[in-house]
Amino acid sequence: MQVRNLIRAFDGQRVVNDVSFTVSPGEVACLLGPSGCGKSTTLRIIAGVDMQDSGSIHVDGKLVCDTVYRVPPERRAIGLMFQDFALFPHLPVSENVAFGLKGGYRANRERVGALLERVHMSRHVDSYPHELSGGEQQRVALARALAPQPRVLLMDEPFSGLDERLRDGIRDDTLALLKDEGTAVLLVTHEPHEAMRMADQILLMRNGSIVQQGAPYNLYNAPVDRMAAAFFSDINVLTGRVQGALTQTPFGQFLTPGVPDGSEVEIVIRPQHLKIDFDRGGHGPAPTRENGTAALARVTRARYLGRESLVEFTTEAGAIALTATVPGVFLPPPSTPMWLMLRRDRVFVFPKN
Ligand SMILES: Nc1ncnc2c1ncn2[C@@H]1O[C@H](COP(=O)(O)OP(=O)(O)OP(=O)(O)O)[C@@H](O)[C@H]1O
Repeated sequence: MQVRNLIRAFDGQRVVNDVSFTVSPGEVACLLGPSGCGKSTTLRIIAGVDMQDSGSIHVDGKLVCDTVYRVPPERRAIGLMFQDFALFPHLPVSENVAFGLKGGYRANRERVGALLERVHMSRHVDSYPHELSGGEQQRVALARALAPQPRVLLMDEPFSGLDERLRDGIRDDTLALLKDEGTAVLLVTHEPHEAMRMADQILLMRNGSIVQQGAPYNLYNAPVDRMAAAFFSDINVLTGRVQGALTQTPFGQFLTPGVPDGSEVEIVIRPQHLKIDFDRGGHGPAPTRENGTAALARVTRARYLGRESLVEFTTEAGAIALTATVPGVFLPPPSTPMWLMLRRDRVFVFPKN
């Protein structure tokens, strides 16, 4: 599916602002962004229940809609699975899954049976929706959406109604089935964890625009700006002023090429990429190429989170507040002096807006 230059405004306000992307068969793309950024509107336009002001959508190279031509929603070969995936309460599972198929369950026993087996729901073929748990209903809804073999499947927060502990298992099962079916999937979510787990490609959306797109690895390890970095984890931010393409900090100098002298930059690092060393009578570790210069800091608070500990510090120079995560149990008392270093290969430097 190719989406090109979609624009949609409400009351003169662009809610979808020049959005373009491609999803290939068998690929899962996640449209990720905070509430209100325009994700659902984009999905609704692709589904055909809303209309763009400009831009076009192609499926398998064929035009589905632009501003003059429009295939009706039911003839788009696009499947839908929305948040409240409502199954038809008066129909058994078999008829729910067969709903989009010509001839109903009677004419499609094989396809329906195969799909139900695939989602581990065969034994519920005659059950009614109210007899199923939320997770089971979700599995049936997935089978129903895939039954007519759509070329594209649109999923809007499909797992948000489920118990947190069930979600990862259902996400993995869903992903396996989607891959087998070879459908192009566009999944809308506001949860970075979900996008990282499901996506081949993440489309990071903010204020109606896609600000970054790529594989989860790229978005996590090469964010385009501070907000993109902050979307995937807590971050530490140091600010500094550029002088001769360098920015001076308590952790040594950082290269900031291309940023004009005198302008401010933000140096961003995730908590797990801070290195901690003990104080040895007022001395810390020697500077290295990998970790730069160590800065003395004091513990302000330490908390145990289960898999890791979260330790907050304030640097002696500049009184910068920083947070580090350390695997396992590490709970130094407040005021403990420690030396902090920033893993240089994990630091992002952005001009300050
Ligand atoms: N029919 C409409 N008329 C006016 N404004 C609308 C309409 N539909 C959506 N909007 C506005 O467009 C913006 C984007 O909404 P949209 O539902 O696409 O965002 P979203 O990213 O999916 O958020 P959420 O996750 O909360 O659904 C919101 O500010 C919303 O109020």
